[in-house]
Amino acid sequence: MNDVILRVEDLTISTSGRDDPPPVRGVDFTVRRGEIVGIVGESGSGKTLTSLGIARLLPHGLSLDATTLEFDGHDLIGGSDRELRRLLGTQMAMVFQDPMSSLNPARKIGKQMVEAVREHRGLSKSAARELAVRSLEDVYITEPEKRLWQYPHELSGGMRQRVMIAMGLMSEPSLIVADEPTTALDVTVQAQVMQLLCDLNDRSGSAVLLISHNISLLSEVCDRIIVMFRGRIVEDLTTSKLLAGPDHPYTQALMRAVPDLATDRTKALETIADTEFDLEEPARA
Ligand SMILES: Nc1ncnc2c1ncn2[C@@H]1O[C@H](COP(=O)(O)OP(=O)(O)OP(=O)(O)O)[C@@H](O)[C@H]1O
Repeated sequence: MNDVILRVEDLTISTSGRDDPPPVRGVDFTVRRGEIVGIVGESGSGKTLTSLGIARLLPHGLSLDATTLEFDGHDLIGGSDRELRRLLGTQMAMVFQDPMSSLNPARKIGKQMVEAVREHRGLSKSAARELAVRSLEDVYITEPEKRLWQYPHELSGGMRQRVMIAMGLMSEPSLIVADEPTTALDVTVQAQVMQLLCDLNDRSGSAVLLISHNISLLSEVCDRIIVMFRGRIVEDLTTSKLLAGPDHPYTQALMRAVPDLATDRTKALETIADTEFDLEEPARA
């Protein structure tokens, strides 16, 4: 079996404005089976577009080009749309920053979970409902039976985020892509959601691609960290190398600016953005 679950080579995402530099340029990386990989960078560095590009979910007006975009041996560029949707619905789960934008506010949690899994796995209604309860238990949601009858607004932000993760996991994906899954949550719940992703990685062997502003949070859970700056990868390194001292000055600056979770993260990172770095020769692992 191929050890690599996701292979990205020379990924560029462009806007229609001809003079603008592409917001993502020449990005190369791989994720191995079962690995937890972080993508870190300040706001606007291209993290979200990279993750949306991988799932071929780019907003209108943006185009994608890559030498290779391969998921579990399948070509995500040349393959049929149908095959692409099937893979993304079953084998790759996306968890976004704001669960309210992904959950339908007008439909009960149970209905949404059951429909998603029936569509992708062809289960009967009762089997899908049982699986929904088990998946909610897996993400430590109390009284799962009761939650199925509730609407998204009746749950806390942390619970909604865990429901999103549970929905993603129902299809037993080989890769979970989680974009700032904890940003909207308070510090204690952030830690719980991160721990949950690690537990699930341990239990199911799903690889995780975790996107965050916070290099400190990523260094607690990731095997490897990819550092993006202005649409490019400036460093791709193991967490132990990161903790021992990264090579690239931008990564060093990110480490120095590690925010205390209780302080103002944005302010700390804006200071780095003003610093000049030579990006013509990105340091690679
Ligand atoms: N739909 C779009 N059309 C044109 N440009 C876009 C679009 N979406 C994002 N961009 C631009 O692409 C760049 C990268 O955006 P992206 O959302 O990937 O950054 P990010 O690193 O995820 O930031 P954040 O951490 O704030 O979410 C930004 O400069 C942004 O303005």
